[in-house]
Amino acid sequence: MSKSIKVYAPASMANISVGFDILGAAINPISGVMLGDSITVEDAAQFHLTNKGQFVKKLPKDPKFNIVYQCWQRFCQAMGKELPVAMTLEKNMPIGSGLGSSACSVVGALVALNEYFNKPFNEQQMLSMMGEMEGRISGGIHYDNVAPCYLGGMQLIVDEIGIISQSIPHFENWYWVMAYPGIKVSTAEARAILPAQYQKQDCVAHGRYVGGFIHACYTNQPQLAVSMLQDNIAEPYRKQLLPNFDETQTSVKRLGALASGISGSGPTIFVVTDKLETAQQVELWLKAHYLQNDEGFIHICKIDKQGARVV
Ligand SMILES: Nc1ncnc2c1ncn2[C@@H]1O[C@H](COP(=O)(O)OP(=O)(O)OP(=O)(O)O)[C@@H](O)[C@H]1O
Ligand SMILES: N[C@@H](CCO)C(=O)O
Repeated sequence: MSKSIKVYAPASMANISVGFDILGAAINPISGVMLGDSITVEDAAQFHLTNKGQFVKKLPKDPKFNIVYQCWQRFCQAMGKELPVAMTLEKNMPIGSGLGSSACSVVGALVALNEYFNKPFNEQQMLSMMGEMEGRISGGIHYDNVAPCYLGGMQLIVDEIGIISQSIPHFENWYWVMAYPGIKVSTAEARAILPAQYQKQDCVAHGRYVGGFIHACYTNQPQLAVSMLQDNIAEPYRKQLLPNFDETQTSVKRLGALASGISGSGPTIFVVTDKLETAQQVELWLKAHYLQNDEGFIHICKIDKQGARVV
């Protein structure tokens, strides 16, 4: 009997303002829209990759530069033999969006291959391969998209004693309004514009924000958590890449938002609220003022607890 495995890998927001490269969460639109890529692996006499989906035209022209092809190669290398399978990528995530588009393809491809071959690799081995593949195209290894996309929930990257990432609690009643304006920001370029070194007082403040946020999550103090959602590492340098970022932050705050910031390396922004009504008002404002073209979109999301899954 022929075998076929399809995996859905969800969008994610990296950094969440306070945790540059070390914090990220998978997201799930409350509308039921599946915001992510899907990958199918099936029997074949020789390797073949088919691409489809809304953003298929934005993929590299040369199929060998498609990260899904490179994941297959890496998986074969880890298995020690060439594996003849047919893969199909449904590219539903815009590239260079700040929503972990490349992570969706990396995680979807590796999970689908691992499932198809009856799980030869464990969670840490898989995460390690995912980080390596993400690093190839984004200008440096960072796990804050691949870990939440793979494992779900809010993930803290610890990367010590053989543990890459662990889940931390989040505020279940928070809504995350995600607005992608429809323009592209390259992660590699957005990383290159950051300073190589930071002032001592900035390092101290950063430690306070990230430590305070994690503490507030564990002790269920939403007000403290909101006050800690500050980014003094990337936002001051990257906000020039986003349309009217300062004005947008001020306006959503006036509408009752608790906090807002850049999702990943942008240009998507996230806005946090604990009321659906506020989320809907923010959505309307962003639709009118933040979206730049027809490719832009907004979703009111919750944190996705499941991560990548067979569908
Ligand atoms: N299947 C794929 N999906 C997405 N990007 C791919 C894929 N294959 C190759 N690429 C290339 O990888 C690069 C991804 O760029 P980048 O990291 O800026 O996007 P991103 O993953 O959407 O960013 P972010 O993580 O901020 O959401 C692009 O150069 C793109 O052409
Ligand atoms: N932490 C990474 C995420 C990229 O999506 C960055 O901000 O560069």
